[in-house]
Amino acid sequence: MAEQRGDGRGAGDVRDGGQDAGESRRRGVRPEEARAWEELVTTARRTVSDGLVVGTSGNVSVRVGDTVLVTPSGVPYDRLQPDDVTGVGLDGRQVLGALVPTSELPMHLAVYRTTGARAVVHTHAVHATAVSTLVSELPLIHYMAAALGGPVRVAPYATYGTDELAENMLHALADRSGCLLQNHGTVTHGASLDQAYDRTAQLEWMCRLWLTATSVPGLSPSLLSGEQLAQVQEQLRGYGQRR
Ligand SMILES: C[C@H](O)[C@@H](O)[C@@H](O)C(=O)COP(=O)(O)O
Repeated sequence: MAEQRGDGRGAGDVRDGGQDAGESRRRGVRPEEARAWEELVTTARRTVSDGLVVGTSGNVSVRVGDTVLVTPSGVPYDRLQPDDVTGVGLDGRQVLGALVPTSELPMHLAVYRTTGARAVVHTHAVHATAVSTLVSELPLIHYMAAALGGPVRVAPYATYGTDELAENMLHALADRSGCLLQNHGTVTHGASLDQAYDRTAQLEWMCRLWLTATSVPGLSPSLLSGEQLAQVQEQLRGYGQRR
């Protein structure tokens, strides 16, 4: 029996047997979802081309209304086409597409259910993942931690794709827009795919900086205070171009 979206429209080829596959996949995809899917695929490909993930590691999502578009599980990003739109509701039920959604759906949905985020990026960035095995919080090596809401915490390890991992991540994320996952990788969120992606890149850069600074034998880096960070947090509100 074909499942219907809340608006009564069919939502993809899972519901439309016997049709041309591309045509039926497109059915039920709204124009804003099609545009968001394009941006999502571009962002996912950037994570690979910028060296933040290898192969099919990592995943990306973007929220359009009450639908969350997500990368499908185990599909190389360079193979993703417009017809591959994969979407779930906030309850995790698939409403668009036929491909199996990312195995990290619990993490993505946990962020959308508890924050106003519009996009989530998960990577296995190498410096960030290395740091996740060494500390429970990234020391304040640089003031750009302010851009993530404060010192970046490390969520205790749990098996990938589990509710336990999602719960650990939520605790680590409290008041932050990014965290590390112990022996696993990074999660960041933002008001847009670009913002979530930029936060991942900043986080990976800060982890690389800390590893570099702590690798000099006999010396240890100076660290910033909470007060210094708070000052930057305030100043960053006016950073960039006025709109
Ligand atoms: C086994 C996966 O790599 C897992 O580690 C997950 O965290 C991941 O990054 C990619 O999983 P999906 O392809 O299911 O998104």
